[in-house]
Amino acid sequence: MKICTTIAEIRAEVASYKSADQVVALVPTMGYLHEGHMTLVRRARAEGDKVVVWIFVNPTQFENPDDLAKYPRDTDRDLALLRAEGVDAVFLPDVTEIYPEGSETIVETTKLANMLHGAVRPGHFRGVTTVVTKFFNIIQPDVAIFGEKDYQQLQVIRRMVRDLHMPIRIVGQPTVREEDGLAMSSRNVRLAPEDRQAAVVLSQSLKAAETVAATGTTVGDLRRIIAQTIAAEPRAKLVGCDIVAAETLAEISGPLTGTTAIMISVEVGGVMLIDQREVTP
Ligand SMILES: Nc1ncnc2c1ncn2[C@@H]1O[C@H](COP(=O)(O)OP(=O)(O)OP(=O)(O)O)[C@@H](O)[C@H]1O
Ligand SMILES: CC(C)(CO)[C@@H](O)C(=O)[O-]
Ligand code: BAL
Repeated sequence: MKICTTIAEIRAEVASYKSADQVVALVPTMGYLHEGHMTLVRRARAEGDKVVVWIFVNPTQFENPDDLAKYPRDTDRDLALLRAEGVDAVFLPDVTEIYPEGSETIVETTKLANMLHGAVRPGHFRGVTTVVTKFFNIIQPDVAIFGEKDYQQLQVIRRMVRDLHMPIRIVGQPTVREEDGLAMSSRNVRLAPEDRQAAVVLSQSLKAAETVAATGTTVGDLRRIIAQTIAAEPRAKLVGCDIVAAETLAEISGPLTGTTAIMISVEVGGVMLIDQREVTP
């Protein structure tokens, strides 16, 4: 497995794949890898001939400096996991390699980035699209894999690629969960044991909403079910609950008519967790 820390190194590595006509599949991550990331890597293996993973804790998408400082990191362990998975190349640059002094250019999906979860985390999606554009330009993959757990992020990236005519295919991969239903996330490690138990309420609330949606319901009812389920867990605080049309994220109201995305952000013990589910009436 080739480990690259400079733009020149990863460019040379990918150029060698492309000169052999190999399809390059990219998995973007912020490290501290778990089984969710590994399913993205396996999907990349199925979609391409060569698999490249990037590990970069991108400072510009953290609107909260404390969250950035506490973001978990373990590069040695990450590299061992990726080696075991047969990854071809890993790109782990320093912040100054990606944002040299004087960097000022940003990329933003002006509407999608600032609604829903983006309104709760101002500047977050702008940071994501800016760094993803940089890495797409550096690596020039044929296909890139993103998790559905970060549902709005996936739609933001699809919109950016479409609007900027980037010749890259975007693939979404389903959420991998712990046995009790909690979506795997690098941030879960920051949960104290009681908070870890309480965190099951996120997937429980989505499951309850899904069950009711299947028999036909309204957006208002779904919102109430989510709020009631989360409120029953005193350690959890519902920060955001967005119920929108799948993929377009368009606002909806009244009775459910088509596939609907429910995205929730819940604070448990000072850690912000997110989860998502598509439901159909
Ligand atoms: N449980 C999961 N199942 C599938 N994909 C996932 C899962 N968790 C994260 N991903 C995807 O992995 C990619 C990298 O995400 P990231 O490194 O931010 O991990 P994370 O666990 O989501 O961390 P955090 O949410 O704490 O920032 C993203 O495309 C994300 O959607
Ligand atoms: C796409 C990403 C790697 C950009 O920093 C990040 O937002 C993530 O891990 O989902
Ligand atoms: N996976 C989302 C990255 C973030 O929360 O910043």
